[in-house]
Amino acid sequence: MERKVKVAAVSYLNTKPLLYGFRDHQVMKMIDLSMDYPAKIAQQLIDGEVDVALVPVAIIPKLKEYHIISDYCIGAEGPVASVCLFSEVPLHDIKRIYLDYQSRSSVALLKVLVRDHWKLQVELVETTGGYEDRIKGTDAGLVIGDRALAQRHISPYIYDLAEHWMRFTSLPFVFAAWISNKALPVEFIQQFSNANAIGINNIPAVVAENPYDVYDLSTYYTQNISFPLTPAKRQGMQKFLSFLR
Ligand SMILES: C=C(O[C@@H]1C=C(C(=O)O)C=C[C@H]1O)C(=O)O
Repeated sequence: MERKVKVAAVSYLNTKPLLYGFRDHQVMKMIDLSMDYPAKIAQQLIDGEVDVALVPVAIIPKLKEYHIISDYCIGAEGPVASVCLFSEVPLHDIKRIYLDYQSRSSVALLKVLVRDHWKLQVELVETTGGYEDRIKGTDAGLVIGDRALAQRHISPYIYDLAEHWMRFTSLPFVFAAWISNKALPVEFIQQFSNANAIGINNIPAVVAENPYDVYDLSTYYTQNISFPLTPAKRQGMQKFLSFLR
C-alpha cells in the first residue's frame, strides 16, 4: 500500500483487548493509530479524516459508504456494565435525563428504550462536558465507558441499557464495530483481524497489564463486553438500525 491506513480506536478500557495484539504486530507497519472517545472518532470517519474506526453503529446511516471489517465489535449479550442510566430514584420517577456527549449508539439506544420500551415522559438534555455531578434527585444521566464503571459506585439505581435491550428484543446489542469508509485491500483486513484476535484469545494477559480497582476487568471482558461479531449480533444491529430509520 502506498500510504498508511488511518485507524481510530475508542480510548476506553473496553477496547484494550482488541488493541492488545497490535503492538509488535506487522499490521502496525500499515497503519497510523489514534484514539479518542466514540463521538469524536465517529465524526472523523464521517469527515474522511480516518479510513477505519471503531465507531458507534448508530452513525452508519451518516456514512456515504461503509464496510464492516473484521469479525470483532464492542457488543453485549446481557448486562454490559458500562452503558447505564444512573439515577437516585426509580425509573418511573425520573423527570430529566442527561445524555452522554461521548456517545452516539447509547444515546440512540436510550431514546429507543425511553420511547418504545419503558414509555417514559422525560426531558432529554444534550451535554457537552462533565455532567455527572448533575445526576441528583429526579435528574438522571446516561454515562458510558470507564466513567460509567466509576458511576456504578455512586448511583443507587442503575439501568443497564444492553440488558434492557435484550429484554425488549431478545437480541444482543452492538455498540461499536470496526467500519471503513472505503474498500480496503483484503491482505490488510486479514492482518487487521488477526491483530484483533490476539488479545481476545488472551484476556488474562490483557487484564494483567491493566491494573484497575474500580471494576473487575476479567468479568468485564468475559461476561459483560462480548467481542465476536456473531450472526445474532448482526441481527441485533439491524434491528437497532431499523428503529433509527
Ligand atoms: C460498551 C460501550 O460501548 C461503547 C459505546 C458507544 C456509544 O455509545 O456510542 C461507542 C463505542 C463503545 O465504546 C461503552 O463505551 O461502555
